[in-house]
Amino acid sequence: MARRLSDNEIGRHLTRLSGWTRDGDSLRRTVEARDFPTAIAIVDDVAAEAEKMNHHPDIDIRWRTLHFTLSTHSEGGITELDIQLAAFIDETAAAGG
Ligand SMILES: C[C@H](O)[C@H](O)[C@H]1CNC2=NC(N)=NC(=O)C2=N1
Repeated sequence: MARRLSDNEIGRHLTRLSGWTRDGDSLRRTVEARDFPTAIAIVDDVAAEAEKMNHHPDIDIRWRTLHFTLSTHSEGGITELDIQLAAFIDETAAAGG
C-alpha cells in the first residue's frame, strides 16, 4: 500500500516531471495533442497503464486537450503511484500517443 508523500517529497518529484502542478491533494497536467485521434490514442495508452497499475486518473477530454488529475483516493493524497503515473503520461504525451 502506497503512503502519502510529504510536501518536500512531492516538491522534489515535481522538479523532474513536465507540466505538472500540485493542487492540494492532487497533481494536475493539461496535454494538448496535435489532433483528436492523437488525444484519444494518449488516453488509450494511459488507460492500459492505469489498469496494469490498478491506479486510475481522472481525465477530462475537450477535443484535443486533455486534463489529467491524479490522486490516491484510498490514501486521501499524493503517493508514489501518482508520481509513476504522471511520469508515464509525460512519456506518452511526448511520444504523441
Ligand atoms: C480496490 C482497488 O484497488 C482500488 O479501488 C483502486 C483502484 N484505482 C485507484 N485509483 C486511484 N487513483 N486511487 C485509488 O485509491 C484507487 N484504488
